[in-house]
Amino acid sequence: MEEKVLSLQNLYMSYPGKDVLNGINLDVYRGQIIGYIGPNGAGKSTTLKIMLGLVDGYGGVVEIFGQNISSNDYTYKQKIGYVPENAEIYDNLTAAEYLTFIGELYGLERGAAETKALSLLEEFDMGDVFHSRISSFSKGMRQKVLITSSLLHNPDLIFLDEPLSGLDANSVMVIKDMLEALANQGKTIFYSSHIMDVVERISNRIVLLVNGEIAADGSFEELKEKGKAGSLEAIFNQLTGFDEHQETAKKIVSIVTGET
Ligand SMILES: Nc1ncnc2c1ncn2[C@@H]1O[C@H](COP(=O)(O)OP(=O)(O)OP(=O)(O)O)[C@@H](O)[C@H]1O
Repeated sequence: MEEKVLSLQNLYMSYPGKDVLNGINLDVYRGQIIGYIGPNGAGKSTTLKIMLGLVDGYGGVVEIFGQNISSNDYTYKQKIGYVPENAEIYDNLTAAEYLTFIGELYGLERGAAETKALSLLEEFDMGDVFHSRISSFSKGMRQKVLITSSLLHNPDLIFLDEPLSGLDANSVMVIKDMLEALANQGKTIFYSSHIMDVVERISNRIVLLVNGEIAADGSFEELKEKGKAGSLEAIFNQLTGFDEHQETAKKIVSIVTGET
């Protein structure tokens, strides 16, 4: 029988003057790679932050590994990894200090955390800067540190919010293959991104959020069948009712150049 890892039941969230999530129902099973997509402001990051216990005041039920996350028992967090879209990272620390600290927070022994962090960074071609300050790192290097920090404790459920930002083409290939390999090992991946060709390639299930509601849920093939469009980008345009990109682009250029 399939093992349910995550369950959202009638999830609602509002900020003053704005309903962000309008009743999300979603069951996610072990080994799935969920591509969680939707227009800017649709509520993707909000869903992720609720599941991670970073945002309160929601309505409905969130269960992770069968545990209601509002129960004040935070043990489920030990089995979760998270790569946030915008991360606060301690710039003055070296990669070694930062990653060892994060590893210890997750309960790893100091030496083991440091060894594992170095091994992972070496795979990302960053072994030589292990003892350099994070403030000296490029955007892509910081992103590799973040990805490493989310994996140190061997989590069973991994949330990634636009994880490839700043990564070069070679690193993107490594991460894509790594996510596939992790899912084959039984890890569950919840992947939110705007890079449609990557979502199309790695996800075995795509969930499209529009205005705080699930507008489509299925494999890429199923969505293609439903949308009668070729690529995920075209399906996205179609299901979000957007067909004015050329017109909008022309308007922007005419405003920029001052020609009407
Ligand atoms: N702390 C907050 N206070 C008020 N409104 C918020 C807050 N956080 C998010 N929102 C609003 O909730 C809506 C959904 O935001 P969210 O960040 O979840 O969208 P998203 O789907 O992740 O968008 P993007 O693709 O641009 O990252 C937006 O209208 C945003 O302005």
